[in-house]
Amino acid sequence: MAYIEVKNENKIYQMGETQIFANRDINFEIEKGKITVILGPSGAGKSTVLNMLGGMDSPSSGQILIDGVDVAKFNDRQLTLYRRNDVGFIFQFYNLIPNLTTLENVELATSLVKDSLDPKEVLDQVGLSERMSNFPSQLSGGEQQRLAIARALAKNPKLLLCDEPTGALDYTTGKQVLQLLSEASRKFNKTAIIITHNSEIAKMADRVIHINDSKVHEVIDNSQPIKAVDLVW
Ligand SMILES: Nc1ncnc2c1ncn2[C@@H]1O[C@H](COP(=O)(O)OP(=O)(O)OP(=O)(O)O)[C@@H](O)[C@H]1O
Repeated sequence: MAYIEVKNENKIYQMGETQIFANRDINFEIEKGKITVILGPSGAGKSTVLNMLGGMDSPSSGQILIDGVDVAKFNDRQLTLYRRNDVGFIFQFYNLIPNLTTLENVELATSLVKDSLDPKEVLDQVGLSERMSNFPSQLSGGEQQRLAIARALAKNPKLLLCDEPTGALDYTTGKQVLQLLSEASRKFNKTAIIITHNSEIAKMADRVIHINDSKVHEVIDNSQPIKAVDLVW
């Protein structure tokens, strides 16, 4: 059994008389510790899939098996605990707490979970050991995303879910952040899922899930993923 198995997942939004199929019979598997890119154009249904995997929403039907447990069946309390303990989120616009320092941003996240990693050690790993007492506004965009990655990693989650993590960064910084993400995923053996509309980013993944028009169109495995720093777009 794969670490993640999404089976016959549908998400339908009811807008008055109209039904919007955000996800239509989605099926895929992801192995533990691998990097997966979910690729597709705007409106394809990528964020909806990520929301299901992250316990931010539940499907209309189907299964979301994470480590053998169907999170689609979770009630609100179980979803809260799942999001808190098992999922590290990395967003396009970082979502840091502005009036907490770098270290405090990570400590706040780790204080909520049981088996967290040492915040200072993780900040050191992402190259922010000299910036622990700075506030987010005193960091560059790339550093803020490094902090967001550290905050997610320090929770020691089962999954790292990344929604367009380079969307707000310039070309070089974006590639550096992707490189850090892939190194962190390999080093900490974390299952990382990155959603993007940039097909070049797909080349760094072990598996690429193409989503288009609310459906999975193809799943492709890269036997030799490219290093993120060597991507060109
Ligand atoms: N809460 C909602 N209510 C109604 N429709 C929704 C809702 N969330 C998403 N949708 C619709 O579902 C479809 C898929 O949206 P989704 O955000 O998953 O796409 P996406 O691939 O992530 O797009 P983008 O790259 O632009 O973020 C879209 O047609 C969107 O308008």
